[in-house]
Amino acid sequence: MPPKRKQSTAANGTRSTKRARSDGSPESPTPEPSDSAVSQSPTPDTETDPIRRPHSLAQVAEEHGIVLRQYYPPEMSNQRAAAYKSGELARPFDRLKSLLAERARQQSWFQNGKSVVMWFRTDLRMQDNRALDQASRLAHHLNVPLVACYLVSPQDFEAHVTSPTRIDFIYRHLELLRDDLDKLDIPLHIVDVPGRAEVPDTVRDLASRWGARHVFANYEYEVDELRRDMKTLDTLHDSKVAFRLAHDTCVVEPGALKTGTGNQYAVYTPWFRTWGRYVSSNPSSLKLAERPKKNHSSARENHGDLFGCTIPELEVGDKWNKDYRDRIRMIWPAGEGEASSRLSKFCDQKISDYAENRNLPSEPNTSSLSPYLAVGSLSSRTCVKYAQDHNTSKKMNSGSTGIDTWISEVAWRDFYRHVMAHWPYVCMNKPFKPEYSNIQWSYDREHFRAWCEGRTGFPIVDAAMRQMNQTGWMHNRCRMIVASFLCKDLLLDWRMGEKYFMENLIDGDFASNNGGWGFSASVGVDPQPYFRIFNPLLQSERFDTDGAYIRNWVPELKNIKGKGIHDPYGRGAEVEAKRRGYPKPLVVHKNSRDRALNMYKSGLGK
Ligand SMILES: Cc1cc2nc3c(=O)[nH]c(=O)nc-3n(C[C@H](O)[C@H](O)[C@H](O)COP(=O)(O)OP(=O)(O)OC[C@H]3O[C@@H](n4cnc5c(N)ncnc54)[C@H](O)[C@@H]3O)c2cc1C
Repeated sequence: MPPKRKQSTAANGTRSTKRARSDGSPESPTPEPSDSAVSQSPTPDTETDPIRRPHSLAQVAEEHGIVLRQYYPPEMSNQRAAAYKSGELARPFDRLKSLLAERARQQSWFQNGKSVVMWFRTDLRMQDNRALDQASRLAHHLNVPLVACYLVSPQDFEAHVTSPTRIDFIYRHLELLRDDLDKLDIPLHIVDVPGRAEVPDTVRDLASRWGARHVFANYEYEVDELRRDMKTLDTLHDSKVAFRLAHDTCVVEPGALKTGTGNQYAVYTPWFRTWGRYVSSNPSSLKLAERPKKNHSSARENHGDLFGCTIPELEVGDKWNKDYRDRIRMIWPAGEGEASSRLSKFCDQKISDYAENRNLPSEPNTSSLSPYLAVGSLSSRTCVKYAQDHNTSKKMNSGSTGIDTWISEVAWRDFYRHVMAHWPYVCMNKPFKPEYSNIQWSYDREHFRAWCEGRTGFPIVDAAMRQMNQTGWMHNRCRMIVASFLCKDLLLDWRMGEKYFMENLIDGDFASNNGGWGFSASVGVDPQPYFRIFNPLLQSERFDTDGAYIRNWVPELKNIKGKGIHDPYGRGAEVEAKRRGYPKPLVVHKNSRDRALNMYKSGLGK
């Protein structure tokens, strides 16, 4: 039984961990022989590489906890990013794919084994789970039981800055998954793995204990996970156990869509057109996988000790106090049943007006499915298929703007995964364009704390941050507003915001979060040709016109009527705002805008 999880929390309620996916950390399971020529050069180019330059901006970022060296060794350089970009370095995704193919060719020793293993990761569901379907079919074919496992890795949670909210959500899903599998006489075994580097050996030991010759799982496309899987593949292979990975989390697998010149798209709109064509001409991409078959009842006799495992629990701590936990659990019930009912309710009631209403945060106009997609209790394939089936013509683009728009939003999830698999350095604290590393960000702690706590004096920003702090979720429009505000009004390093989001979101998902921050800070894919700075006041007036969203989340302003709600100190509501302790604006937007433009220009040498 895994021990209870304890989260260490800092004074501001955030976990004192670092940012998301790492790159070849000392604990990273797989050595990086092919990268070493570029990455581990004994004489780093300190002139041209800001990551290595003494007293560089990157070192400042490290001092502020963005890059922690126990996970990010110095090899994480601009030079290395450029080598990935040019293709000089093989991408982890491509390397895993070719290693899988190579190992499959070498497996002349195919054996049935006494069981088949399904390793659950970010796919906590029975419905439409490709690896689970494949594992179940093979177990049935070989007439052996299917045994499922889930590995709890606290170091991974820490390295990936997984929020307590999300960890609890995962645990709640595991409980339901265990009970659902139990009804099919399939045991779910949960193992605690203290060190992340021990994962491959643990999987091998489980397979050996259960006499399994086949382990199935779904691909995860983040760098750490790809490397873990390369190591697992070799470890299992050495023990004559086959490791099979299925593409499941994306509707279209990474690498499948190319520009006319055979490259990966960096701009969403043409990518999405190709995505739509691909899905239409490949009906299998929307073919839903079957639920697993029931095990023979002898599975209970042979693997009786594996049934009814204890589910880990988060210890109540600083932020994760009982009130907060109860609120989160009420807002976000776990399970694929809940995910399915949200999907059908949304498609029945909201989807047709989605295009007009999706940007209005005061009402629940969007699906609120992101937490379920993030833990994998719902597949994006199911979402697209279900939405498409609401189209009368059953075509991808049938004239229902609401449905088409929603599908195009779900596709953003695929897009960012494609980007991450092709440009893996986005997992390494690097902006998409390496030259953006030269921007001189601010690290003003007071400003950052005010932003985190929703006390900037910009009501729309504060409402949004408080929504996230209280519910673990934030509306998409507001995510863009607060992200733009952090890096273009406060001029803070966007990676501080990216990390804070991961520490607090229930739907924290590396690719979508990194993509969203990169987009908002103009350092990611897509917005490269232009540079935009949101005006928080105009955004507030446009998308929360009557101020209902602000009043809901900023109670100090609930009595303010009219336009003063968007800018109490600038529009005659100063007395009430002051009386209720609402802060004055931290900055003057116009001045910040000019400073941001200068900062970006000088960072880029323009
Ligand atoms: C700075 C920033 C950070 C973000 N961080 C995350 C994150 O950690 N996890 C996450 O799931 N989404 C993230 N997003 C994307 C988006 O804000 C959320 O997916 C969306 O708000 C979830 O609400 P919903 O489920 O009601 O979405 P809906 O509008 O109903 O959309 C349906 C689904 O499509 C996907 N989707 C929609 N918009 C996007 C998008 N822009 N990028 C990627 N996927 C999208 C989501 O899976 C979503 O659940 C971020 C966006 C920004 C701007």
